[in-house]
Amino acid sequence: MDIVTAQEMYERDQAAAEAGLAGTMLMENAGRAAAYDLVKHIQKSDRIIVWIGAGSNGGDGFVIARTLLNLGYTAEAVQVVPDEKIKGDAAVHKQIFQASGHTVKKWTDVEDAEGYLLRADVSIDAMLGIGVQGDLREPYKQIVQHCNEASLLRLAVDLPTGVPADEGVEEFTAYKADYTSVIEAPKLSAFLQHTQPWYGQWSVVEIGIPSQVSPAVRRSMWTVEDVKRTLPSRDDHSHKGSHGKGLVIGGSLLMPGSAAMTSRAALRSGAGLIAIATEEGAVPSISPYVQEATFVERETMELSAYDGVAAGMGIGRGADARALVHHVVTHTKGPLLIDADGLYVLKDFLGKLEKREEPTILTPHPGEFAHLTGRSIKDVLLSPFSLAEAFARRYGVYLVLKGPSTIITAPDGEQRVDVTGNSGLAKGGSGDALAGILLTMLMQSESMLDGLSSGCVLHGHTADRVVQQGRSKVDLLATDVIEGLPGTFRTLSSSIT
Ligand SMILES: NC(=O)C1=CN([C@@H]2O[C@H](COP(=O)(O)OP(=O)(O)OC[C@H]3O[C@@H](n4cnc5c(N)ncnc54)[C@H](OP(=O)(O)O)[C@@H]3O)[C@@H](O)[C@H]2O)[C@@H](O)CC1
Ligand SMILES: [K+]
Repeated sequence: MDIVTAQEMYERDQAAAEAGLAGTMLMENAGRAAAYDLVKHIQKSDRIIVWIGAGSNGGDGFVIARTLLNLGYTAEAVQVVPDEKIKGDAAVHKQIFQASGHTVKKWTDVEDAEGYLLRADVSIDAMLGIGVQGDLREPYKQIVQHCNEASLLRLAVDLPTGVPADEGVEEFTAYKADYTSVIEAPKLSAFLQHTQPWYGQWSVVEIGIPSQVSPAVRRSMWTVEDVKRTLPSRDDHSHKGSHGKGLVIGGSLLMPGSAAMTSRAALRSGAGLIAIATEEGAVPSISPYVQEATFVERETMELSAYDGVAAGMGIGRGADARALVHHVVTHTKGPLLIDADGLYVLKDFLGKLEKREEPTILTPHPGEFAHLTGRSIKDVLLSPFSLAEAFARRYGVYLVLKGPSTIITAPDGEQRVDVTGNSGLAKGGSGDALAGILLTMLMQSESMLDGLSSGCVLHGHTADRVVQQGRSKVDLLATDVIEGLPGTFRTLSSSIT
């Protein structure tokens, strides 16, 4: 499913119009689709207010109010702006609403806002959508404040009024939705840490824009269904060499667990062979946890003898770690993933990545990405899509920017978003497990972007499954996720089990 900016959404509407789907038709489709989606959250006995704003989002509101009334719900349409503000397609649907025998109420007629809202059970926000610019003006602002304070169910259409569709906007006042019915495609703000909570839960309603006419967007969600569709199959006649021979360069005396978890996660994800290059003193702590792995010495490791290399987890941030990662970056010929401490020390010679011919994969969390880019964490969280794209293009890398919405960017700028996983993953060790899964995926997948995206979903989806099956978000450990992988593979593909 594509993820769009406001501009890309307008281009999509425009393309539909050129294909003959008039704006009023799309509005009818949008309003009806949203109404049928929203009623899943509404009881027949509920009293509903539909707030209608000045633009096309308001136009959707007239269709929604008419549809709800047709279905026998108790709904009032409240226009929050003067009549002359209702124009174009929205005016057509206001006319149809009135011709259907319904009355449009005005917000200015409401004398006692608090008393009025007390009588309602459900509020549907069809005030503003992707057209919002700058902070909310009146009367939107006070209506939003009243709604946010009232104890009612807050539903929204396309996006909650006041929430910007795009990234980069820090300050705004907005309607705090419990649920949002998103029109046609999710907007960037549905995935940003500071805007996503305003949506509440959300899902997308399709409004009939033919995909053939939609301008291509190189940004989409990657889900469990996509993983099922693209997961490499396991041939019955395969041998251990067929599934990838990987090298994990990580761990140290004080941090042996990281290399152990990465290696075990790689093996649990289907890697054929895993070798570990770690500090000699760490071997006794690591080997009992991954008996299947072999060990090699860092001084003599053959970097080009592997189908994939993952480096950096638990190596520390000193001069030795820096020299190690420099050596790895300049001598590894195959695909190379760098994580954790490796990213920290990489900062000084990022330019070396541009010279690599085989794929390089960097897997930072926002703090590590801020360090790599010299930006603040706040900047990274405000504009992760554009910063990730610029970085991936500049250094020619695949960038896995981790978070509640993980953004996977290819060197050509194509982006995927994985929203699986839960707060139980916000813990030491999660990144190590993910790095191991990704190491296997990068060795086995025909498309690097598909493989990395699937690796992220495998990790997050497994965390979700393990929590559903008895662990909680409080006690979930990275090792639980690794040991949950077999269950995930079992549910994903019959060709595997
Ligand atoms: N064919 C289509 O396009 C389809 C579109 N669809 C729907 O339309 C929505 C997009 O419609 P849109 O472009 O009319 O924008 P929308 O969000 O309704 O707001 C526009 C109004 O906002 C006002 N305004 C702006 N900023 C403000 C502020 N800070 N504070 C106060 N007011 C502010 C601005 O007023 P002005 O500044 O002009 O006075 C203008 O009147 C989209 O989200 C989807 O729901 C679907 O029906 C499918 C077909
Ligand atoms: K809205």
